[in-house]
Amino acid sequence: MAGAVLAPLPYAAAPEALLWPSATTPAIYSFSSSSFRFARSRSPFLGLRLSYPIPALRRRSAGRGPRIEAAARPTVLVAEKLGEAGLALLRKFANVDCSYNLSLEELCAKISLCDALIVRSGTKVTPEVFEASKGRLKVVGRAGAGIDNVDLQAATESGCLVVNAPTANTVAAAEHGIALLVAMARNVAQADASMKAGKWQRNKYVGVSLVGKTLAVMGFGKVGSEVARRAKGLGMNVIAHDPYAPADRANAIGVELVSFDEAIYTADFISLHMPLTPTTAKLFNDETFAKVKKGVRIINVARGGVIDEDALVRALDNGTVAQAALDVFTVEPPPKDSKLVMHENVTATPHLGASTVEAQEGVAVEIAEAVIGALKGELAATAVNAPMVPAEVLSELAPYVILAEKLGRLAVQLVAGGSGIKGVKVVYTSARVPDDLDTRILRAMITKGIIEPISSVFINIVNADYTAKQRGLRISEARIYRDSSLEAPLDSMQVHLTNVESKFASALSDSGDITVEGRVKDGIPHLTLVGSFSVDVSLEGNVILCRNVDQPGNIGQVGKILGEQNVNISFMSVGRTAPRKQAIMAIGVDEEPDKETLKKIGEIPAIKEFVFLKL
Ligand SMILES: NC(=O)C1=CN([C@@H]2O[C@H](COP(=O)(O)OP(=O)(O)OC[C@H]3O[C@@H](n4cnc5c(N)ncnc54)[C@H](O)[C@@H]3O)[C@@H](O)[C@H]2O)C=CC1
Ligand SMILES: O=C(O)C(=O)COP(=O)(O)O
Repeated sequence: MAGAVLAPLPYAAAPEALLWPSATTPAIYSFSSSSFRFARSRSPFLGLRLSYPIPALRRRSAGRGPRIEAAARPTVLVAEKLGEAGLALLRKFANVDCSYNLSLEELCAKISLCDALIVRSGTKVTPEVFEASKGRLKVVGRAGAGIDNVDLQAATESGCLVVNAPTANTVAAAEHGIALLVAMARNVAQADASMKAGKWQRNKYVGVSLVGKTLAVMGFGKVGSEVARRAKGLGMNVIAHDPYAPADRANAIGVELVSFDEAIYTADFISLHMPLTPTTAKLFNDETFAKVKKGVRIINVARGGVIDEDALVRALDNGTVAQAALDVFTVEPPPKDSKLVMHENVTATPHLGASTVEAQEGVAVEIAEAVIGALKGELAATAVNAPMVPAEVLSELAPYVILAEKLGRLAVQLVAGGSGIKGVKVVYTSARVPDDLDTRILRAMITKGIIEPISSVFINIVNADYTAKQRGLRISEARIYRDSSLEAPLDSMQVHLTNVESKFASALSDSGDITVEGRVKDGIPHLTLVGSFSVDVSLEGNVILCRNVDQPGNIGQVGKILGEQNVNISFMSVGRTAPRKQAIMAIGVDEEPDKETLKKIGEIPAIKEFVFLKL
């Protein structure tokens, strides 16, 4: 008999594992027999509310283990000033710690006690912060648009979702851009300072007119297009440069999209509205300033880092740039003796673009809702480092998401020790066209099911693809069209582990892959194929798979052994090749049989091999 008892996986895919855990420290379980290690530091937050759509699963889970949701009132650290309306929303749901002006050390010291962190532009969320969180931090909320102060790579690697509030401050930023444009052109700030110094300098502060002048909007996104619209109202000729902006959006407001060089050659005013990225960093430098129209005026309400500030000082000194109006700086706050800020042709504001009463309330509510939703397990519409999946798609996919994880878990438990998994092929059978079936979440869950039981990494929708790649796991997907009901998104889902050996030889299909297939029936995930054997067992609790000679009495013998140990059988299904030949028995059990019981099953003469699988 070639039986195998696999290490139990204590939290495997039980519905409550999708809720909040009470523990905050990772629990590592080691199993001597298989050296499987399964670490689970927290709920496998997916950005998905998975625990509720299937009432049957929820009912069953209630008595099976500690319910972890009750203990879970998450902690949200608000590290920068946030509007009251947002704080009120957060307090209804979480413990809210408002601690401002934290140093990196102080932030790192606090973060391991926090489930979410909310910042504005003043806090750098660096890899050290994610490391210090020890896996507890599940969501970083950026109460604003720019996310250059959050290390997205580090967030993704640690499975932490990053959400922002991209729309509530758009108009405020655009209005500030226009305020700076007009104030700069008419020397408002300088003239005001001069008057406050007791002077009356009418000749010194002669300005320039805006009407008929060309404004180049660099970055034609939300803020840039609002600036363009307003500048048109001032009678300016507006052009824009944005390699990714659709021409029809520009045409709609009478703006011509041009190349970078054309924009900077022809503009009298240049207004910056692109994000700070590796590509845009120091985009405006000595070389760029050498190409601009002499006497150009520059407004920056985007990010200081887009301009090489030393080069700008040189360009201001030699008159290439007549004036600059800056709301943002490479280092904020800039040094007190900053040549740029002190330059007489520079109008400066301390990053006030988003600072209106209205925008701050709007941003606070937008980010509070996004963070609460993410903590509840919903996919955030403003996720920055995870796929965005509409709520209706999520709710429809919910049982398939559970199925996907369980198939992954089953498949990996069928692998013989020592044979590393390299290739995973997932085959979806569906009546839907690819555009109507988003499989990213399913792929993430299969990855989770495969990787988590054999490693200490925590996988969710944020880091699934990244982690698979890191581990050299190639996951390919294929679709088979089946002309059936369009109502269900999927008929079946097959997971194939290619080029591996199995400790349960019957799990190998004709192609030599470990193959498991599942379907959703009445909202419940079922295992419907193992290797080449059709079975039908509901994927709840645990499963024993036996290959035996198809003869009378096998079911009774197994049932008797389990019954004697008070192990309840929830389902039983037999798949066979032909009467009285080989058959596979799939037995669903609520409890976990002890080793002795499993040994007795293996000793039944008709049973050729068996495996116990924990879901
Ligand atoms: N000063 C302040 O308080 C505020 C500053 N901001 C800054 O403004 C930026 C833009 O904000 P939104 O318009 O809301 O973002 P957005 O994402 O709607 O627009 C950014 C646009 O820049 C374009 N872009 C990217 N790379 C480019 C390049 N190399 N050259 C030209 N265009 C490029 C994109 O295609 C996109 O259309 C934010 O990233 C943020 O840094 C936003 C709000 C307030
Ligand atoms: O939303 C943005 O990108 C901003 O720059 C606003 O920054 P703040 O939230 O005011 O620190």
